[in-house]
Amino acid sequence: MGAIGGEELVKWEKMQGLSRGSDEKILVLVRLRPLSDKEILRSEVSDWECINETTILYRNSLQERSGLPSAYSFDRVFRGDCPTRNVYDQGVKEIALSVVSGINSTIFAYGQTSSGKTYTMNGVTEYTVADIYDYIQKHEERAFVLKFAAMEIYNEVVRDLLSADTSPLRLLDDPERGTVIERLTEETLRDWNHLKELLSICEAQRQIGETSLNETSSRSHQILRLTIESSAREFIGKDNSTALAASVNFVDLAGSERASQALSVGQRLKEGCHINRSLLTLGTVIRKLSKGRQGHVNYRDSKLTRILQPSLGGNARTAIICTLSPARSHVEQSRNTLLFATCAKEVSTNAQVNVVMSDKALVKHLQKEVARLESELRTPASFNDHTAILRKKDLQIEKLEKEVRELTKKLNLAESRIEDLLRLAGNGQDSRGWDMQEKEGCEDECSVSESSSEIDPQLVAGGVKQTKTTQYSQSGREEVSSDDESTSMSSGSRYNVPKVNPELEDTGRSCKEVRCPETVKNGERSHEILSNNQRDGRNGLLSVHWTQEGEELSPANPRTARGIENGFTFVQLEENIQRVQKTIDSLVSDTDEQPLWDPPVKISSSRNIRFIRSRSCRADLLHGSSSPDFEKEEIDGETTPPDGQEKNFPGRPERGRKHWNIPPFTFGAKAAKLSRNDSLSSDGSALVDELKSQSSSHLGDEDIPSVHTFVAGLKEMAKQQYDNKIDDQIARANSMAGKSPGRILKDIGVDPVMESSGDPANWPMEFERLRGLIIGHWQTCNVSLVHRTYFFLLFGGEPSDSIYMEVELRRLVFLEETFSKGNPVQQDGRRLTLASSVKALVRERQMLSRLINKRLTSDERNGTYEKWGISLNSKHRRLQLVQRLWSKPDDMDHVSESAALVAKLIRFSQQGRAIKEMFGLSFTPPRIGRRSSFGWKSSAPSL
Ligand SMILES: Nc1ncnc2c1ncn2[C@@H]1O[C@H](COP(=O)(O)OP(=O)(O)OP(=O)(O)O)[C@@H](O)[C@H]1O
Repeated sequence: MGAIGGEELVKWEKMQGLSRGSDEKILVLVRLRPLSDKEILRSEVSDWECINETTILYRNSLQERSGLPSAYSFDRVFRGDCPTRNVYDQGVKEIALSVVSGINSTIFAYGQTSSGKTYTMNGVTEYTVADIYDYIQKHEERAFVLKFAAMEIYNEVVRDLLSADTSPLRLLDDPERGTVIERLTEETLRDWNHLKELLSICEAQRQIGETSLNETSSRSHQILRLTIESSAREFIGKDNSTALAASVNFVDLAGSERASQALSVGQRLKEGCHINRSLLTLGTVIRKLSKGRQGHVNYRDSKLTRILQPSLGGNARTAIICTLSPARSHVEQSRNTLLFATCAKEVSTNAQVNVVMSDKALVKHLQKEVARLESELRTPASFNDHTAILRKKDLQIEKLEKEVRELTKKLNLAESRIEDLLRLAGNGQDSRGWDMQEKEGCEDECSVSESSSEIDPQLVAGGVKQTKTTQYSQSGREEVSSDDESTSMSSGSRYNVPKVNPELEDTGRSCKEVRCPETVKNGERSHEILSNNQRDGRNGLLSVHWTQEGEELSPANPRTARGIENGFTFVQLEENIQRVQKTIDSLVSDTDEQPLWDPPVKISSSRNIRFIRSRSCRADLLHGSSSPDFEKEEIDGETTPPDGQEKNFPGRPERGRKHWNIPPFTFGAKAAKLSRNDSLSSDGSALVDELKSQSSSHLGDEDIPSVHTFVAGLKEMAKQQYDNKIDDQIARANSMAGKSPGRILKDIGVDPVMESSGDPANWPMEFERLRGLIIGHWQTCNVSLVHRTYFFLLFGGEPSDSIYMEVELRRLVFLEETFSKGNPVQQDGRRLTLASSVKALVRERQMLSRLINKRLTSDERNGTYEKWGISLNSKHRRLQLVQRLWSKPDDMDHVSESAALVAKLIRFSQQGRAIKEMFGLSFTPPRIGRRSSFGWKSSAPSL
């Protein structure tokens, strides 16, 4: 049978309709014995008298005057002539017989030597056992098993009274059963006679020594333990059978008198010390317990209290019979006994029904319990709530992501069309000087008004100092012309168009009217642009607007102008996307503080979307990648491309602003296809399309940021760096030349690129140095391996790489410094720490490991493992491999191979300069003195 306890027991009790025991005070009885023959012979007088059933009185008049109490009250007191039967029946019977109900009980006999403890306990034990057998006989519906064990504690050694082996028994601590006595014999009783036999063995075994007070004095503490298990016969052998099991202890303590009083010497003195140690501890425990259960109770200080711990304030009903000698000569001991009894009656115990289950029942019960706990674990209330919240947020995220996708699609489409239209209209011209204002009103078709350009003499003389604007009506008729008067537009249907740079302008040409009928096919629009001069590459000043399905679209320079599509301006579209993205981010960050690189599906898609937009690109480029300046300012105004010619360009940020809100490098816009074969945007479109398809497949696949995302972010940061340099140099040059701050950079002729790249002859060495530093910082800052790969493969040492190297290094130094101080880096409202970057890197490696199977054939995989020194027989080869990637920053061969492998896994085809050109990553070589020679190439329309 297995025992159950604690909460299980309580539950079982409830199931069975049993109640847990409540606190109950120890029953304390006092029994006087009659004067013994010896005492009578000594003419001893009896000073004690039981004046009623509960009070015992000391009658000696001399003692009364001493101030000591004369009356003591207990649960029951028994006169000297009271037979043990009465003591049993009227005192301890109820408690002793609790055992048949599954409740532990203990009957103590406490008192000085020769006070009648053994005399009393023998009777009580006999009557109890008799009653138990009587009970068994009367309850045939239950099957009982009686087991008997007996031990004595002599000189603090526990001995088995039913065994001839006198070696000490060890006390063991069992978590469920408490203190157990190792190897203690437990006899199953056959019948009453069997018990009598065993009792006689105990009596014979018990250490008896002769003292001056008691010729048959018990020198040890004796504990007889009768254990009764009972179960209903009808359930025996069945799976659900349970049993009650309890023990009753009959404890005959050794004499409580002091050793000196027993006139002990030698062996007896030693016994006395041990006896007193056990009794002293018992007294201490009782005293402590009588004051409540606060604080430590020193049960473990003696064997006696350890074994009887459950009976002293624990799971047992307890009765103490204090035996007194009535003789005046023993009054001191009698008072001590009464003092002990007084304390004992304040002690409470908490007995409960002890249930044991058959092994089968226990297994069944435990299985049920396990199932219940498992189901709680699966669906605890709080977990349910959390899951519901997550599910709700997932739905929200999905919805918002869809919204972002739609908005982005619209924006990209509009941008690409505008750009294509502008290119077509102004083929061969730099359109960066265009500033078209938002057009109001609707048109059913795209029209480019015939217009004429007017050249400002100043432009011819010294570049663009001022822009001259000409306003055009839809009919193409020039209505107003004024210097830099964008505000002079009188009607919503007009655009202000600044005059273009004469170096790029084919002066004096006029634009013929261009009509752009638009058709909608299968949800995708295509348009033809009919222009007389489109093949001439001539650029005129033009006014373009079109509508789709009755809604106005407006061409615009994607960086500066506003367009309208489906009721949204481009700015509104941008804002909408950012708003939705913010919401997604907040949803994601609410539930998951994962860094930007983490790949879970739900989050990945939102991250992918973020890559599309410029600011996010910059932020996502690396973990916490931006410069400190970037984090400090939010710019939301008009933007100006840094072509070096537009000091007074409308929308130019004021000096001191560190960066602009640059519209994104949008792949869709860049790669937009026109129906014309000779469209500028068709140049290199195969490569772009390939990359685009690679990107999109990545996004849906493993959350790999596309190379264009990477580039967009990089360019933004580079541009910021570039702008800062320009501002600094303007300030320096102005100060050196004593010119007014109002003068423009072009007047000064400073080329910022030269400063960043230094002496071109030294550049190869400088490049190696910078690259080494960058690779080292990547390692320290746990930078994404994909980022490292893109960067490493894209920037191979051309002079035009200098600005990117510088930007990257600056960013990494900042990141490393911040991390080293234990500070987080804020980006996109997220907190990036060194720890989160480590986690992100781990996840990225896991993502790459998954790609190994997808992207490499079996042969390739095996070849790669061998190349990277991974045994083909070893386990977790993929993880081993990704763990090694980019792990040796000082080994350039390793770095190159890492980059090549990562590139293969993410399907990034390195196409060298072609890619850089396509993405506008190249600066033109710096030529000092030529104002138009520096800056971003025209292949970088986003900048
Ligand atoms: N209530 C009683 N009526 C008659 N005789 C008694 C009574 N109590 C004790 N006696 C007798 O007193 C003597 C001592 O009793 P007992 O041996 O039970 O004392 P004890 O307290 O167990 O002593 P010890 O601690 O030394 O073992 C015995 O001879 C016993 O028969």
